Amino acid sequence: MSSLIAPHSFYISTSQESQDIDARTIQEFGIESFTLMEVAGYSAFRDLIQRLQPKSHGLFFCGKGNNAGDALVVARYLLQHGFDITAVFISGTDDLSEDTRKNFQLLKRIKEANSSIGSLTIISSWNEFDLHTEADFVIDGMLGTGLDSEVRGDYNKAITWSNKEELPVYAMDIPTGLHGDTGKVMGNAISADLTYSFGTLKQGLYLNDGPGKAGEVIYCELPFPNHLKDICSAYLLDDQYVLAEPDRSPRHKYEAGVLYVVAGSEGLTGAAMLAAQSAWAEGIGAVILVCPHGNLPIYEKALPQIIKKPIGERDDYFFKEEHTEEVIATISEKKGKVLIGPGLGRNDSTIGFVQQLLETNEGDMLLDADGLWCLAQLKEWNKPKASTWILTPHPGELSNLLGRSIEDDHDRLESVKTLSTEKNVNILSKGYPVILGTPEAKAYLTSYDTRKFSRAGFGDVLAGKIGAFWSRDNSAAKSSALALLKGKHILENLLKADSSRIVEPKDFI
Ligand SMILES: NC(=O)C1=CN([C@@H]2O[C@H](COP(=O)(O)OP(=O)(O)OC[C@H]3O[C@@H](n4cnc5c(N)ncnc54)[C@H](O)[C@@H]3O)[C@@H](O)[C@H]2O)[C@H](O)CC1
Ligand SMILES: [K+]
Repeated sequence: MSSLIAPHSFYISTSQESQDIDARTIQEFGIESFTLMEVAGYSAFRDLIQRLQPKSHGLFFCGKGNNAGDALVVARYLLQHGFDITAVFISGTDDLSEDTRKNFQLLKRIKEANSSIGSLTIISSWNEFDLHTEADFVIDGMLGTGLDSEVRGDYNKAITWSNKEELPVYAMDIPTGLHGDTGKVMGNAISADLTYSFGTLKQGLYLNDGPGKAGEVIYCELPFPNHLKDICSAYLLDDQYVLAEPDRSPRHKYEAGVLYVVAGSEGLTGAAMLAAQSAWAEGIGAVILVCPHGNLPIYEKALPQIIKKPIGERDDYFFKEEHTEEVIATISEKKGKVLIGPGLGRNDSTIGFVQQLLETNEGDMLLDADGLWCLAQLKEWNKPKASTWILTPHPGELSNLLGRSIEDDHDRLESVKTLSTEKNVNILSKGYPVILGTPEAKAYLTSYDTRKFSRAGFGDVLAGKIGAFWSRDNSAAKSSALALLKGKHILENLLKADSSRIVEPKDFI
């Protein structure tokens, strides 16, 4: 199994990781911190100038750390483009960090030397700020990765004021009050319309409250040497690199990929059908539905294109332990991948069947839905050495696999990394974001709104698509990523045509 190779612009870091990269760039490569701040502020300015009304009035909310310095660089460029600048120093101007102090001096000197540019107003504490000040936008340079506790005092007041106003808010690096690692609001957090993330994407922008607070996220490159970023182990999932590798071109029907779908007990046949149809729609050579014999008539009628392999007797409506050998013989007939789980049910004998299959089958397996439930009933489990597994749990199923509850999305990210490494499996953890963990302890996070997919049936469709891409010899990680991005594209197109549309699993087949 090989992980996906993300370009450095998709690297996600914790606050500690970004501070380490920053420090090593300065110490080992002699790029000064003042230069890093200049590049950060300048790249935010380059984007902002395209969005803002020319010569409008900006409120720059500044703390005392380097986050404020970034905002002051932006202020300097906008000032020279005729914008009116009001810089509000929430906790005064006395103990600014060194680079921020330099940028504060520079801003004032530039204004002094040029009378024809925009106006510059300095407010030295929150108390001196007139709450009725009219402005066109807010630049949030209060707190960045240096946030170390719940927001205090006047920061809290400034955040509350900004959140009540209707002004667009542009955040430097991370919205003030959002925890850089967990994405949790630390008491109070500013609601940004857009966040410029400097050097690396900050993990908190994608977890818990992050997506709701950050708005659109724009990555701004800093002159960090690439290899220093390799301490990161999380990445944003994106078409740009996932789609870059071409698919293997198929020659023979069975070379175009074979997927066995072991699924569907009586009353749950819809799940098996969605998974099988979804896989078939991806144009693979064959989808072979392995089903209890009693359910065959249902599938014969509904799934003419799909090959059916009935198991057991005519009056078997669910899988039983005595079916294990027959199923293993069936799924070994042709080289292919196996999807097990959709609509299997939780009959005791079905659990025994799944557990035996998981312990003895040496082939590659994708475990979904009830397949995961059966796995989680085992006290101890490990995949056979030679096989590759993909597990696709929703939060409840992940919690069953871990044997404990999951606190939040940060806990989910850490748990997925640990479990996929310890068990040497790939885990696609459903939720917002979806987190894809690989055995190499890497995690890939989705950046789009996955909440529309949380209705019944979407999991079956997703599993079918992962299985289809996997059956065509893509890696487990790439297959999972391709299936996710396929869903994203279909959703975008449906919403483009009708933004209020309620989407259904069948729309994605
Ligand atoms: N990638 C990089 O490394 C670069 C980062 N830049 C920017 O710098 C900030 C990080 O700056 P830092 O000085 O470390 O921290 P902050 O500006 O976030 O603020 C620290 C400051 O705030 C006080 N503080 C902490 N928590 C609280 C709280 N809960 N309430 C009130 N005050 C608090 C703390 O005591 C410190 O005094 C990064 O995000 C980027 O924006 C560079 O400009 C470019 C390179
Ligand atoms: K900020």
